[in-house]
Amino acid sequence: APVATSNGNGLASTNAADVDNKLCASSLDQGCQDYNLPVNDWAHSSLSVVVLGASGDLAKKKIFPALFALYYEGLLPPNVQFFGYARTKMTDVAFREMIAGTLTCRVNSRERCLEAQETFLQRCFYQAGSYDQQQGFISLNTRMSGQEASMPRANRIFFLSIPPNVFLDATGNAADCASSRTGWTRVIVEKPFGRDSDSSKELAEGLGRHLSEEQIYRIDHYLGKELIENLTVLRFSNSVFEPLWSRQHIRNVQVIFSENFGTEGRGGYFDRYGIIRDVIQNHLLQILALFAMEQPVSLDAEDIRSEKVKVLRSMKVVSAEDVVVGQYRAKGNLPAYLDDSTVPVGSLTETFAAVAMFIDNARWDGVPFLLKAGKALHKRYAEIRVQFRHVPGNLYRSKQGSNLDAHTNELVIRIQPKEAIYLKINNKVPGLGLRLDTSRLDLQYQSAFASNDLPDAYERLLLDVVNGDKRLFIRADELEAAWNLYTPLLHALEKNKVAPELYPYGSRGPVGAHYLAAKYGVRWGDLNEDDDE
Ligand SMILES: NC(=O)C1=CN([C@@H]2O[C@H](COP(=O)(O)OP(=O)(O)OC[C@H]3O[C@@H](n4cnc5c(N)ncnc54)[C@H](OP(=O)(O)O)[C@@H]3O)[C@@H](O)[C@H]2O)C=CC1
Ligand SMILES: O=C1O[C@H](COP(=O)(O)O)[C@@H](O)[C@H](O)[C@H]1O
Repeated sequence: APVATSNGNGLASTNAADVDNKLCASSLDQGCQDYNLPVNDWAHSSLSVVVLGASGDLAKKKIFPALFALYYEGLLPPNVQFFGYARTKMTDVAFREMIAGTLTCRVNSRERCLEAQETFLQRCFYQAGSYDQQQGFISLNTRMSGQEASMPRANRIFFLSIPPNVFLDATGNAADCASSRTGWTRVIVEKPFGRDSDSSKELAEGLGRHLSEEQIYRIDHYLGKELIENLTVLRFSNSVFEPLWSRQHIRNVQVIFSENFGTEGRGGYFDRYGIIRDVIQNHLLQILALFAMEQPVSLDAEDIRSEKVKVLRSMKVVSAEDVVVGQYRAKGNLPAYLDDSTVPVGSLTETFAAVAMFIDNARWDGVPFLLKAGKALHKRYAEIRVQFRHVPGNLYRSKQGSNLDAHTNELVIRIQPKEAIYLKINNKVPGLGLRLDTSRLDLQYQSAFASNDLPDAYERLLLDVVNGDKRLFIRADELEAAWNLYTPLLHALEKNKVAPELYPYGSRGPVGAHYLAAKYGVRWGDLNEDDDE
């Protein structure tokens, strides 16, 4: 059983380290070369995790709970400490109280949870300061150095959980004043990585002035979800799937994201981006790349990411004719997007979009990949649906009725909630007559793995950063390829002031999405009510 003290050498000495905290280091990596220690030698290294924007929503909702879960499972090095940094003034005690309310333990391993929470909180510290001035970062550096003093090497992770307008200032100051001089420094960057190709390039250049590509971890938390990590396992470790994974057998692929709540509270951020930038250009496109890429040479991060870049670069730039945008309107007492006080009056920002994409390569030529994402819809779920071709010369056509689509094989990978993989097949209804019906070969995670409490995506991704594993992070050229696919469309939508089709809060989205699918002879698979469970 995981024990609270498994990390437990106690805190490093708080005696002030002999660090010149007035001078800012000019190079992030300089310390590493001075020490002849293996990179992750935790017997001789400490780890400090700094969350910039620690007073914010993401820090409270995801980052600190994930750090605690890793700590509780004994997956972090013995000499670990956590620092919050933001402009809000707070003492360590107030900070600990703030995050204490966010920590939870896994349903099936509550053992010594409260004790673990207590020791975790004792390792949490807070430094107030601005993002665009060095002073706060100098103080942060002093405090970190104090905690790290007993170890010859100090490794540091900075998580930029701040709005994009302060990314560069914060990175520059963290790099100059608070990067490690004795170990590695890694920086986790949250999306949005720009608004289009140009702004993304600008951001990349800005980050590049302070960090090497090796130090940058661009997070897409969908890549940390269990079923997405499993996607390549499913494809490349099962001989039954790979031969079917092409235009010869697959009629279309659908990647669907649906949320049953609106932008409540995040309208200010959301309005500048819209659902295409918020979800489709990153989360859904990443899923598509993993789904469609060729088998990588190895499981090495660079091999996987090179295959993703290759398939992204084989995709056709999204055309305005292949997109439907929508915006939710009020329904009963459920508010419209435009009722959000943080949204500008008359905003045309899309809260729903459906897109048809195509991959120009031998494997996927002509296969429509339909991506759909929306807020304020009827349910929350995310899934991949693979619809296979109709059976040629079907012997049983007369037993199945005229709706061929209803009887084609469909592989559903349900990312959330209730993670599952199932294949819809035609089967004889048991009994004397000959009647066919659709049944499922069904892998429900909850029952198959007794796992009603899977690790959160941020746990997996944070652990990967600690271990220097970049498989699940976005490489610069991947990002560039992704923006190249969507930038012309995004500019066209803005330039032409395209009015989104309104759909009622709580509905299945605008009708236009059905016409888009129908244009390619496709019916959205999530319309079947019986697929809900
Ligand atoms: N929340 C979420 O679910 C997700 C968030 N993200 C991204 O993660 C990052 C953090 O998200 P989130 O926590 O929601 O963001 P918040 O808006 O809550 O901002 C985080 C912190 O940044 C500081 N801050 C806010 N606005 C400004 C400003 N204009 N100038 C300087 N500092 C500011 C505030 O701290 P203080 O005033 O104390 O300095 C705030 O607590 C963002 O880049 C966001 O886009 C990505 C995916 C999901
Ligand atoms: O990145 C984002 O993701 C969330 C949805 O994440 P999930 O893990 O809860 O599915 C979305 O609500 C948010 O708008 C977007 O920025």
